[in-house]
Amino acid sequence: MRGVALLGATGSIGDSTLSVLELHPDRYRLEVVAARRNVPRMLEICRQFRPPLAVLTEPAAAAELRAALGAGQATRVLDGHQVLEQVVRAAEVDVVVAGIVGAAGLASSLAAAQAGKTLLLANKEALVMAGALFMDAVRQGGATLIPIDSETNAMFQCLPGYRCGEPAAERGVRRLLLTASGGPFLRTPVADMARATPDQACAHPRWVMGRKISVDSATLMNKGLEVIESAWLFGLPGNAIEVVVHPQSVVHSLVEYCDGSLLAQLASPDMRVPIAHALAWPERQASGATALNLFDVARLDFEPPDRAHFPCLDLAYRALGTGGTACAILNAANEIAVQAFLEGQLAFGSIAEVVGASLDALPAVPAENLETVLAADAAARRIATSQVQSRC
Ligand SMILES: NC(=O)C1=CN([C@@H]2O[C@H](COP(=O)(O)OP(=O)(O)OC[C@H]3O[C@@H](n4cnc5c(N)ncnc54)[C@H](OP(=O)(O)O)[C@@H]3O)[C@@H](O)[C@H]2O)C=CC1
Ligand SMILES: CC(=O)[C@@H](O)[C@H](O)COP(=O)(O)O
Ligand SMILES: [Mn+2]
Repeated sequence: MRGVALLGATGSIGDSTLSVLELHPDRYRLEVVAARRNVPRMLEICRQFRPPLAVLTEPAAAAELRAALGAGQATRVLDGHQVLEQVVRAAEVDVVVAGIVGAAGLASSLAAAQAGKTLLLANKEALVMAGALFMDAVRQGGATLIPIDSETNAMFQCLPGYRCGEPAAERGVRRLLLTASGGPFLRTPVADMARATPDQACAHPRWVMGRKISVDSATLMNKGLEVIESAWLFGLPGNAIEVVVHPQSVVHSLVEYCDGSLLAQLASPDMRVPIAHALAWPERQASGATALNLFDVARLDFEPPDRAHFPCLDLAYRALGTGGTACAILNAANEIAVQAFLEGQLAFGSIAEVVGASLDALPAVPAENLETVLAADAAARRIATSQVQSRC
C-alpha cells in the first residue's frame, strides 16, 4: 500500500486522481487531501475517502470544514499555506500528486522533491518558474519525478528506462514533438478572438479542465509553458522541442530519436490515463478510461502553429532562451493577465500584450535561489498589474 498526498484535490486533476484511486483501494491509501477553500467538495471527499488529514489553506474555509465534519471525525483538518510543505514530507506519504494550479503550488512541489518522494507533477507552473532549482531538488532529494501533464507523460512513456533530469540526448533523443490541440480558437479570426469571452475561452474542444489552464490552452500559453516544462524534464534546449498542432488530441506527443524513429503515445483524451500510468510506474494498471478506437478516430492531422495568431508561444520560447528568472516573469505576468481576463478586466487579445510588456520591462537575472525567483515573481506581478490597469 502506498500513501498518497493529493494537492489540489478539489480541482480537475483532483477528480481524475480520485477516480483512479477508487479503482485500486488495495494499492493506495489516501493520506492527505489539500485545496484552498472549496468546502462542499472537500466535505464529499473526506466523507467518501476518510483520509487522516485534510488541508484547506484558507483558515475560514478550514474552520467551516471542521464544523461540517463534526465530532469524532476520521479526518483532522489543518489550515495555512506553509502546512502543505510539512504534510508532503510526512513518513506516511510515499506519493505526492501536485495538482495545485499556478505559483501557489511551487513550495509544496519543491518540498516533495527535497523529501525524496515520488512526485506526480501536474503543476507545470512550478517547473516553469524555478526549473533549475526544482531539478536540483529532485536530484539531491533522490525524488522520482513523473510528469502527469498529458504531453510530458507521453514523452516519458516514449523513453523506456529514463529518469527525469537525465539529458535525454544521451538516450539518442534528437527532438521532442509536443502536440497542441490548438484550443477553441484554432480557426477563429484574430479580430474575433481578441474579443472572446471567458466562457468561450474556457470551452476547450477536447479536455475538461480548470479555468486557468483552459485560458492558457486558448492563447497557446499552455503549450509555451509545456515547452519550458519539457526542456527541464528532459534536459533539452528550446530548439529541440517543436510544437505540432494536432486537433484530434489523441497523439499526446512524440519523441524523435537520432536514427529517425518517432515514438508516440496515443490514448483517449482522458487524464486518468497519465495519472494511472504514473501511479503504477514502472508497472501498468487500469485507469478507467475507454481505450482509443482507431476506426472512430479514422484520421490524424498535424500542422505547424500559426505563431502570429498565438503570440504567447513565441514569448515562452523567448523566456526559455533568455534563461534565469525570465520564465518566472513570464509565468507570473501570465497568471495576472489570465486572472484579469477571467474577471472581465482585460480583453483576451491583451493577455499576450501584458506578458510581453512585463518581459520587456523586467530584466532577467540568474535564478540563483528560491528568494531570487520569488522576488522576480513578485516584481512581475506588480508590473503586469499596472499593465492591466493601463488597458482598463
Ligand atoms: N486539468 C487538467 O486536465 C490538467 C491540469 N494540469 C495542471 O494541473 C494544475 C491544476 O489544474 P486543474 O486541476 O485544471 O485546476 P483547477 O482549477 O480545476 O483546480 C485547482 C486546484 O488547486 C487548488 N488551489 C488553488 N489555489 C490554491 C492555493 N493558493 N493553495 C492551495 N490550493 C490551491 C484549488 O483549490 P480550491 O478548489 O479550494 O480553490 C483546486 O483544488 C495546473 O497547474 C494545470 O496546469 C496539467 C495537465 C492537465
Ligand atoms: C490535458 C493536458 O495535458 C492539457 O495541458 C492539454 O494539453 C490542453 O490542451 P492544449 O493545450 O493542447 O489545447
Ligand atoms: Mn498538457
